[in-house]
This record gives sequence, structure tokens and C-alpha cells, in this order.
Amino acid sequence: MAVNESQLVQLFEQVLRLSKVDASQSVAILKSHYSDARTVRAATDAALRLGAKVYAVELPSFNHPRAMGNDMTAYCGDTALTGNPAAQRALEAADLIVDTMMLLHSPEQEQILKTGTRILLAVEPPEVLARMLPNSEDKARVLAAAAVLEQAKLMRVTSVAGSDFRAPLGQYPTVTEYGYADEPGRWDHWPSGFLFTWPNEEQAEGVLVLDVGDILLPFKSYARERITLEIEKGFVTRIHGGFEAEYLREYMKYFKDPDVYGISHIGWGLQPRAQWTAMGLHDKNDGMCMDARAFYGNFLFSTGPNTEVGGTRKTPCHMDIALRRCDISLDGQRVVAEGDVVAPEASRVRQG
Ligand SMILES: O=c1ccc(O)c[nH]1
Ligand SMILES: [Fe+2]
Repeated sequence: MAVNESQLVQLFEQVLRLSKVDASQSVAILKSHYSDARTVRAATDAALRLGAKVYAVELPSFNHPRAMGNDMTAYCGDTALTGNPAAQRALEAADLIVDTMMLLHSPEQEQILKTGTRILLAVEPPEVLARMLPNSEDKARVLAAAAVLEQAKLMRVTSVAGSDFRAPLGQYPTVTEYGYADEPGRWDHWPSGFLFTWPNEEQAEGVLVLDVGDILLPFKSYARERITLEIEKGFVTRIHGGFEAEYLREYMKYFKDPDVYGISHIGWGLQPRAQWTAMGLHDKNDGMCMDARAFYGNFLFSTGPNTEVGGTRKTPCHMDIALRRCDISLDGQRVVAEGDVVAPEASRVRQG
């Protein structure tokens, strides 16, 4: 199906209104040649209709000669903005940046946010944006879960497949994504609806067994066989299984950087409009597959960069791995049981 221009403008008006855009605001549309033109036009029109002062910052795209694939999360850290202080100043002047080219996991993004500028990332296809249009209930549910996560000292993840992963917490903040950037200095991503934190450095340990159907990004693949990750002192030390384990090992080895095995963000999905099945209906280049990161009740595990929270690992290799049917407990209290959200009650979607 395809969203028409008029609908897309209305969707952006709704999300920019939730992002506190009004006649008092300046909005920068950040783009490059690979941005979705429909998204750029709709974001511009919507911001103008809300009375904001709108301008565009177009950056020549950046390609790293060792990057593989078109998914912007496959090679993190350096972006088209890296080493361009004039463009960064132009962006920091805005109240809100609609990012259609992706600054995520870059030090520049953190520098911009520190000035109080808000950033809303929007790089998924318009049809995915439409299906996961955010609302204030999403925000309430994600914040309810965040209130529990930010107090937690230990996250434990187990599963029937054999996972038993423990991550001491507290060194890093809890990050929420509910789909709109409504607070000064906030980064958010439309679409989303999940939350995460990072394990205390060098303390995560145990085993994660990726079961059949679990999702590996940026490969955009559903695992067809089990892959076992052994984690010691905050790093993945062994990856074993069959062909898919070999593929993951070879891919990560390619970067020749020990930091790629560090644990990045860990959390769980709270977006009922995100679907585990959606990735199978899209081409790999359609977007970054936020359905996988946000689907309700997933355990989202990731490896690589932790610059987003002031960590020192600026490695370009970032794996986002979404597991189904896990139990996630915080200090012994389950928040997810076999892939269904069980607590806190205010974070649950009323089934029915
Ligand atoms: O929304 C996102 C997207 C990618 C990622 O790695 C984290 N959050
Ligand atoms: Fe990630």
C-alpha cells in the first residue's frame, strides 16, 4: 500500500505537534541525497502549517570505504556531519531537527542535543511511519517502564532456548523512545516505542541463545537455526552454532576492532503496532526495520558503540538483535514473561 502526500503531511503535523512545534519554533530539515523525498516534503509542509520557521540543511552523503550494505545502522559513528562545524552550528540553531539522513550513534548528535536542540529521526518508509504513528499513550507506557528500569540494579534474561544473561545496571541512564521529541535536548525516533539502558562496563555475563525466528539487524534476517553468544565481562567472547553463527562471526571479525564485541543497549519492546512479521514484507533497503526493535515484548540486545551515553566505544559495527519469547527480570521482578509484557501494569497494552 502507499501513503499519499496529503496523508503524510497530516501524519507529520500530528507528530510535530506532539514534538511541541508551533509558531515560536524553528525547524531544520536535515537531509542528504538518499533521504526519502516524500518524507522531506511532508515534514517541511507540516512544520510550515504549524507556523514554525523552517529551513533545510542538505549534506553531501558520507561513505566509508569499508562500510557494507545501505542500512545506516550498519556503519555507525562517522556521518555526513563529521568534521563540518559550520553545518553543525546551523543545526544547533534550530529548536527541532527532523533528521531524514541519520546522525544516530554519532558524537555530533550528542553535541547538538547538549545545546538543547531536539532531534526527531524519521528514515523509515512513509507506510511504516503511518502504521506506527505515535501517541501520548505510547509515551505513558514507555515512561512507566522506564521508571522501573532506571531504579534497577540487575537485568536478567532467560529463555526456553537456553539464554541466561545477567547485566548489572546503574552506571548508565535509561533511554526511552516513544516517537516524538517533546523535551529540550531530547532525541527520539519515529517510529519506535521501546526503552533500554547499557550494562555496567565489563560486568555483563552469561549466554544468549538466539532461537529460530529471532532477528539480526542490519542483516535483516530471521535466524533459521540457533546461534549461541557467550558473554564474559561485558564482551561477546564466543559465537557458535552453524552457518549463521559463522556468518555473524565473519561479519564482526571484518571490522578488526575488539570493541565490536562490547555490549551496547539492552531493553525491551512496547510497541503493539510494530510486528515481528513486518521485516519479511520489506526489501533490505526499505529502511532500518524498526518493527524488529520495537515489537511488543521483545528483548532487544545490541553490540558495539556506547558513545550515546558517554562511553568510549565508538566502533562502527552495531548489531541490533531482537529475541522473542524471553523472560526479562529486573532485580528479580519480571517485566516480560516468555515475550509478553507483564509489568509494570501501566506499561502493558490492554489486550482485547
Ligand atoms: O531507534 C533506534 C534505532 C537504532 C538503534 O540502534 C537504536 N534506536
Ligand atoms: Fe541499536
